[in-house]
Amino acid sequence: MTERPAGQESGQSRGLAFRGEELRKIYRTGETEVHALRGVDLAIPAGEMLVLLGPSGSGKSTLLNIIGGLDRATSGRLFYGDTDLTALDDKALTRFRRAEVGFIFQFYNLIPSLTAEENVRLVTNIADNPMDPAEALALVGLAERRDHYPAQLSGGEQQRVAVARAVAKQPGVLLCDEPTGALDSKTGIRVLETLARANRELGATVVIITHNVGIAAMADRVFHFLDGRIARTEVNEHPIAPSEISW
Ligand SMILES: Nc1ncnc2c1ncn2[C@@H]1O[C@H](COP(=O)(O)OP(=O)(O)OP(=O)(O)O)[C@@H](O)[C@H]1O
Repeated sequence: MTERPAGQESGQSRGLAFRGEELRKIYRTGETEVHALRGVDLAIPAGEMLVLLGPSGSGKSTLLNIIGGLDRATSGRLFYGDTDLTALDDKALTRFRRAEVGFIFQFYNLIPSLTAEENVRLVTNIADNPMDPAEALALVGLAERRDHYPAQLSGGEQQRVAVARAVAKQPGVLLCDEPTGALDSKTGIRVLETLARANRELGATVVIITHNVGIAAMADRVFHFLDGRIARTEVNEHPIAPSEISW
């Protein structure tokens, strides 16, 4: 891996999915202020697989929520391609999120009364340029299970349905917060394989938060968070396949 100072890239400004400057986030609750991001500069090249590592409370989820348009920075600027996300009003930010961002969380958040395919269809029904739900389920290896309900699927299979649901609208970015946190190594690796496939075959930029350091070896790039900052960026010249990860 090559080390670069945090956020410093090689002069590249085109081909970036995200560019952030001096991003700060302060949560205020009554008298208490929490400085969750303390001036983050970042550049995330389009089409890359990025892993965010760092101790609990270091700001990873806060950043993920901001780049996904679920929340706003307190100050600083954030661009998605040429679009200044920090300048968008709430309606436009929601449009960005709907069109461009697929989210995957630790707990799969499927609707229990709907089949796998119906869960995916919820998204494709309102997307501009969706895949066929069956195609999305095939991408995650669950074509045969389309008529099954979440309760009839294992945790790993439910997470793969959640990946199918996220990729089915063909988003530019997939943002994953602890996607394998509830899974054992074998099923976790299958979920990571579906993310790698979405990255490779659909060209989606994929960002994964994890506490599992082994997963960083499949990334093109790793941001190491510490105390609300990106303390270090690693560029991995030779990412490995998920099946080779030591869990
Ligand atoms: N809604 C909120 N209100 C107040 N403080 C918050 C809120 N969300 C997060 N924080 C605080 O901001 C800091 C950063 O939290 P964040 O969830 O981004 O960290 P993280 O690196 O993702 O941690 P973890 O690995 O445990 O998920 C923490 O101190 C957290 O308690």
